[in-house]
Amino acid sequence: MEAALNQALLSGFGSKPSLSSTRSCILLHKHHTWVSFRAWSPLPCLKGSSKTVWLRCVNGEERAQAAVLDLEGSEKGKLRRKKLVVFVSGGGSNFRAIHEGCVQGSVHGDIVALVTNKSGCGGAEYARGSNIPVILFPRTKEEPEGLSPADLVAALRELEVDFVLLAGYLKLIPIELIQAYPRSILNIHPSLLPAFGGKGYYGMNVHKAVIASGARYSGPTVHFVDEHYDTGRILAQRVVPVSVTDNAEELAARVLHEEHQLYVEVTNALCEERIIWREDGVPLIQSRENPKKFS
Ligand SMILES: Nc1nc2c(c(=O)[nH]1)N[C@@H](CN(C=O)c1ccc(C(=O)N[C@@H](CCC(=O)O)C(=O)O)cc1)CN2
Ligand SMILES: NCC(=O)N[C@@H]1O[C@H](COP(=O)([O-])[O-])[C@@H](O)[C@H]1O
Repeated sequence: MEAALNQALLSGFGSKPSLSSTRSCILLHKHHTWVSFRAWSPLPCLKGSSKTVWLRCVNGEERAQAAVLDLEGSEKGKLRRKKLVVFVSGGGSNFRAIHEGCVQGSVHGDIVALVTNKSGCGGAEYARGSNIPVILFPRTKEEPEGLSPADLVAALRELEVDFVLLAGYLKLIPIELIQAYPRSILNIHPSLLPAFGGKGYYGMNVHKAVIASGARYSGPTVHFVDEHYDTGRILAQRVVPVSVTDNAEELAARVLHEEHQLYVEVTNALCEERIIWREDGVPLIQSRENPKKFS
């Protein structure tokens, strides 16, 4: 394999890049000739171009997929638009912000369904008005039409959902869904996790707790979802000041404004396949403008 890679490299890039580690993979495609390798690492800029060539494993197998990540240009056009499902329990302003992003082009994806435990909530009303299918989950006394976890997973598979976004959903996501969508479920929480998270910390309860604590800063957190409330890997945060005169409603409004922007940006990064996982398991977002930059 090494010889083939060297040959592909030399023919493709004019000089053999230095490998960052024995685990680093190698190469890339010149004339769509793919080679297999294990991990990925940044490769030096292409000869005479400002682009950086990145390689990464696909689905953890010994297959390599590489692309010249100038998402401004041809690469984004080649990336498949991702299929999204959003879970809400209330007004759905984050859901609306993401939907608007999909329609206006700031999110490289499409919302294929809304999931809610409250069929009459504002998010469900907006979905119906936008011709987005509404799925009830879970099955409860109040919502006897709701799906079981297994039926929900089957419905999302049928819709070919790529990513699941929680946005003000107030029920625990079951292990069946967590296992069906590894590293593919995000949640937005209205505090700087790990502070002010967990069971009981939702909506205004969060902002009241922040103010009562005397914290001088707060802000939204977007994190991957695991089987517990708010303990999944943190992906992105924004900071807002907490005024000593703030009430919970004033703080909530300030945080919510940042949520809308943050969730749209993070969702687009997900759709553009710019989330990468550090060796210690921390997820990072690769910059659109400069693929060498991560946050
Ligand atoms: N498996 C997971 N499920 C969910 C997560 C998660 O991280 N892992 N995040 C929540 C959203 N959330 C915070 O971001 C959250 C929502 C609700 C609660 C909570 O205490 N709920 C109450 C019920 C409230 C109600 O029904 O009105 C409870 O469970 O007693 C905490 C955190 C979404 N799901
Ligand atoms: N712990 C979960 C939680 O509190 N989520 C919060 O519920 C609100 C939903 O607003 P929206 O329905 O207008 O998007 C948002 O502030 C979100 O962070």
